[in-house]
Amino acid sequence: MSTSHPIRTVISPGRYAQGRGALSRLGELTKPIGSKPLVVADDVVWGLVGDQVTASFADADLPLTRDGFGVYATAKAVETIAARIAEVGADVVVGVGGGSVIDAVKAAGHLAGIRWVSVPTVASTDAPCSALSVIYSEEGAFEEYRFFPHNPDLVLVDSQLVANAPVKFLVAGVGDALATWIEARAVATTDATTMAGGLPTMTGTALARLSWDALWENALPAIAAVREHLVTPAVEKVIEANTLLSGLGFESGGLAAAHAIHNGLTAAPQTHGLTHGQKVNIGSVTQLVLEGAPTQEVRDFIEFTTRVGLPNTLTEIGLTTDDVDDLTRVAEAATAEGETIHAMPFTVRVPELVDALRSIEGFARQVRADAGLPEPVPHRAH
Ligand SMILES: NC(=O)c1ccc[n+]([C@@H]2O[C@H](COP(=O)([O-])OP(=O)(O)OC[C@H]3O[C@@H](n4cnc5c(N)ncnc54)[C@H](O)[C@@H]3O)[C@@H](O)[C@H]2O)c1
Ligand SMILES: [Zn+2]
Repeated sequence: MSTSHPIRTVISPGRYAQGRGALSRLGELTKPIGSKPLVVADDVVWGLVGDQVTASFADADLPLTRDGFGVYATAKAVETIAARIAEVGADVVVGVGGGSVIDAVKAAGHLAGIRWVSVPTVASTDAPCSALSVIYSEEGAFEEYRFFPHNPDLVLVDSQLVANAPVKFLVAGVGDALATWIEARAVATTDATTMAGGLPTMTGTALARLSWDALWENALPAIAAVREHLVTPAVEKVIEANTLLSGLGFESGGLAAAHAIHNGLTAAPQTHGLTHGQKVNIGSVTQLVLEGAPTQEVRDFIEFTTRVGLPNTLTEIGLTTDDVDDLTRVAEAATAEGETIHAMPFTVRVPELVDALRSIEGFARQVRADAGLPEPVPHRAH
């Protein structure tokens, strides 16, 4: 074990590029990174972007090989991509789609010893910018974080593509990004180790805060615009907050209870079919409860996330206050050794976490009723 003093550190992608039509620049911006790309995208995504990516690579004189992708970033999916990298002799791997394909591609690039590029086609998570992947079982339960020595060399987001996608993806990304500040501020108080492998910096913490402020100001108009597939300045800001600010903010600012609770929730089959950001939002509300945050702050968070369209009750993630056994399993997974919940300024134990989770149902219903907001609609896992 090292006896040296801990360091404060910030890590980031080599380049972040965002804008309407940015996909047409993919070939040009990938060329300095590698000359033999392997592109990984599922058939839905390839149906949306295949022509543009093909044209952009042709313009840059880059050869194109595209492989498909399944549903989850599993160990097997990672191995399959790594094997294909070796087979085609690729020197850069490009993940195009949501957080799952991007995570699988990052892990495969690392395994194969080549560089990697993220092309998110939705602003649904802060996966594209980070130097880590979240690995799942074939059933979609959280297995492990894998950390890499560097971030993607390029993250490229086409804002029009993001605005064309169903709005639920942007909503999920807002949920993932709101958690970033709630977690980073907890980590800043404990000075715990972040996902970047050091203590938090002013920079990481401030970016997490900036993400929160940008969302509080722009999320509602951006969601309204994306419903109509429009790109407005608010949409651009929310895409940047969800993808870049939240990415840098969570990685170099640190994760705490909200994401550990998300990981715990993946152990409950009732939550399958929900997006990452939806489950994270339950984690955020629960973290606020565990912290004993000011009541007005919890109220504001419940009201805002209801307006955004995020779940803040158990009902909306397919659970009830009676599911004590399931919630105990969730709490056990969330408090497992190595989980980021241990970055909180106090010890979180299973019984307290189960009660905090059960408590959000009644309080969120009350807040929503007081504010004239709709009652929660039950989620049914498929
Ligand atoms: N590594 C990290 O730092 C990090 C951070 C946050 C989340 N994550 C991970 O990200 C994953 C969740 O990612 P996700 O929520 O993006 O879901 P996803 O990647 O699992 O699924 C996205 C789905 O949307 C479809 N899709 C993509 N672009 C589309 C478009 N433009 N229009 C229509 N459909 C489109 C895809 O075909 C796919 O079915 C989880 O595994 C989570 O752990 C990782
Ligand atoms: Zn997340």
